[in-house]
Amino acid sequence: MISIENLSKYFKTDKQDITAVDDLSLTINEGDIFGVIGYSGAGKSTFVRLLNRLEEPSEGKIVIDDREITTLNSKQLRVARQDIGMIFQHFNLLWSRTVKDNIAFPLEIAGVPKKDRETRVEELIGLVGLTGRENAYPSQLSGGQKQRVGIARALANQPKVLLCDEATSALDPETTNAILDLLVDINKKFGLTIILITHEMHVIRKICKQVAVMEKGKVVEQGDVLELFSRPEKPVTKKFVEQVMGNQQEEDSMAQLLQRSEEGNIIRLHFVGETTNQALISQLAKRFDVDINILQGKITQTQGGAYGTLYVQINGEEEEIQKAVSFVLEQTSVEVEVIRDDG
Ligand SMILES: Nc1ncnc2c1ncn2[C@@H]1O[C@H](COP(=O)(O)OP(=O)(O)OP(=O)(O)O)[C@@H](O)[C@H]1O
Repeated sequence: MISIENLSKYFKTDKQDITAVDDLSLTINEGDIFGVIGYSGAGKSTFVRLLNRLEEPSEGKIVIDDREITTLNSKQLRVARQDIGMIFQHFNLLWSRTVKDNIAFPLEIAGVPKKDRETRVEELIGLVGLTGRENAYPSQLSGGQKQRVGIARALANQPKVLLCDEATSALDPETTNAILDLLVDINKKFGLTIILITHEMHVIRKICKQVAVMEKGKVVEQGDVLELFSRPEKPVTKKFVEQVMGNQQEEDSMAQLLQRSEEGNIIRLHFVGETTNQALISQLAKRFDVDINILQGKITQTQGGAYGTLYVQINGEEEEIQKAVSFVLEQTSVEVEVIRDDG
């Protein structure tokens, strides 16, 4: 769907030359929610703005849906941009226009007749959950509602791609979650390809399947979100994973853990993309004659399923424990490691 080859952007200022995006190549599949994560100054905003040429590339090639964006003249670019919606951290709404007139704006520019515009605006208002607020002005809306207007406006011309530039960074955690849920919903409903840039790993965790980590204008690591959680290689990626999973070293060491619970079997359950969604611990306790005590752990949900580790103490007859462990191995994708076998 999107192919980016050797993309670079240089800025010249009085004091210095800056390479904001440095020879970046990426492929993004149709219907993906693709995350780009990096710290401030990594070049994320510049990168995403190059995709619709809000920023002119210095070098490189961008192809979106078989159309080479980088060679279009300004008239062709205006048409191509109707297929590329964008939402922003600070919403970029027109303050003198109501919700409905903000959403109608791109339709006016595209020359959609008034009657069709009204029908489409109504549809969009329902889609983003703003029914009843049609005639409000942006100043009368909460941050979450403003971003809903931004999303509706971005979707007005039925784009194939949606670019999200730190779209939830100005929102509180609860509103962030609601907006991310809306993006997932739209992605599923319309098969829209979403590229989302952020400095927050929990945003990536919650909605992306694929992620690229940016540092100093380059993609330093890239892949499936679950894989990156499991095997982060670069220090910057490890730090982002810690944002969600915490710092392993800060948790009790295995020696302390074993010391604290002096007897009993201890097993480690490692979840990588477990999607069966069963209440694993209570299932074990119900199906087998065992007692389970959770010692330590952290599990988080990703688009690819649950990720994380639980250390549990499991007590009972040896045979029952064996059956419980076999159940986990055979019926789920959770990995089991026996840390201490007391049998
Ligand atoms: N118009 C510009 N003129 C000069 N330098 C720029 C311009 N836009 C961006 N830069 C520089 O390019 C680099 C990358 O900036 P960019 O905004 O893309 O990073 P970012 O990862 O999005 O960070 P942030 O989240 O803080 O915006 C920075 O060093 C920035 O100062």
